[in-house]
Amino acid sequence: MAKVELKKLWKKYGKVEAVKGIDLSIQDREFVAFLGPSGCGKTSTMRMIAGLEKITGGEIYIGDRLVNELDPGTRNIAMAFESYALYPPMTVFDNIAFPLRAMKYPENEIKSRVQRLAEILELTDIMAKYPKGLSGGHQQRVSLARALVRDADVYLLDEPISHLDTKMRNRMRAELKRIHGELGKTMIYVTHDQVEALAMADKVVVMNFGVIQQVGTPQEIYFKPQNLFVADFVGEPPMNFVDCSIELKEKSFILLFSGHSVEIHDEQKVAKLRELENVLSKKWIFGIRPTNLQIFKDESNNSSSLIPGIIYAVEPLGDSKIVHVLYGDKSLLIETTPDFIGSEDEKIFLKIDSDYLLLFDKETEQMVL
Ligand SMILES: Nc1ncnc2c1ncn2[C@@H]1O[C@H](COP(=O)(O)OP(=O)(O)OP(=O)(O)O)[C@@H](O)[C@H]1O
Repeated sequence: MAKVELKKLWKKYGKVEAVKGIDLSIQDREFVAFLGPSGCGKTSTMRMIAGLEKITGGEIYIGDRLVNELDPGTRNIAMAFESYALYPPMTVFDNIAFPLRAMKYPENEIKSRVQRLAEILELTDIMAKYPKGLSGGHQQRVSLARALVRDADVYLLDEPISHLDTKMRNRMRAELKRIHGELGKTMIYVTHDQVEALAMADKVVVMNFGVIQQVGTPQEIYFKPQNLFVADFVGEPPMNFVDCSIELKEKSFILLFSGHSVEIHDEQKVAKLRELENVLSKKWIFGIRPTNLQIFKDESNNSSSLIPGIIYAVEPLGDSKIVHVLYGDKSLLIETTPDFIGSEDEKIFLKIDSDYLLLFDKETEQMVL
């Protein structure tokens, strides 16, 4: 059993508060990704779990053991960090074999384990080479193999594939997911790449400024972001945000912005809005993903809810197009199918699919619908 539990965990470097009292429960065998922008405290948290960084306050449990004062070597963890820290005088084989030799594994088992990982991580051709002449991508995969080769209660992987090219990174995402399934062990993975986090993890922990913003499944993080930060950070192209106010219209509500309006039809959303205080006087922001906006060339069929706009730019991305549309002094991103045809400065009309609209309290930045 290797649950990992963080209780009121703090890290200060002098006056810099890198991690501000976070609480988190990671279940045995879970694949958890820490996701957030540079400097949000992901690596500090990871290094405290590893025992490489002293804790300023709080508690870390691995399994049932309080590990605050334990050395890294006695925590039964395996680590791979962004900086490879390979042993220069050893070949790739010996680097990967190192933790097994230190634990006195029999040589035939060392050989089979190292070879198996070398095959998965595509390192078989370089097993006799030394780290010095290897590319960053190769070195990183050797470092990853060295972490995965041994048995540990918890695997800590900090940006372990960040130096690989896109194609190899995509492949390694799938391999890591499979390796996690086979090992059946707890894995904690640090990344600033949302695609990596969403694609691999059972549970994503979004951090910013040393604080956990949301913990959830990839689906929850994407479709139900709890606040503006998460909504903005997750999703590519990013979500559109629009300042608005709310008015009552007979039995439903309408969102008003820059002289336009969108009606909330969904009964559950309407019911929830009715329960909130000061709905009509508060300031709101609605969020809508670029895929949930549609472009029309004329307004004849949809007159009531269309927003007139002007195409600013069109970016063909192969399987989709990103269209930048101006309305008044604001702009919106729309993701269309690749067959969309539009030109700069062309007048168009936008339709917002209100079923996919998220509503945030502008003051608290929390999602309310
Ligand atoms: N050894 C250190 N001394 C002083 N400040 C530090 C140290 N390590 C980290 N910090 C600061 O702590 C904060 C959190 O850093 P941390 O490396 O944990 O964030 P991160 O989310 O992992 O960022 P990155 O993805 O860039 O590594 C940052 O403001 C960073 O500058």
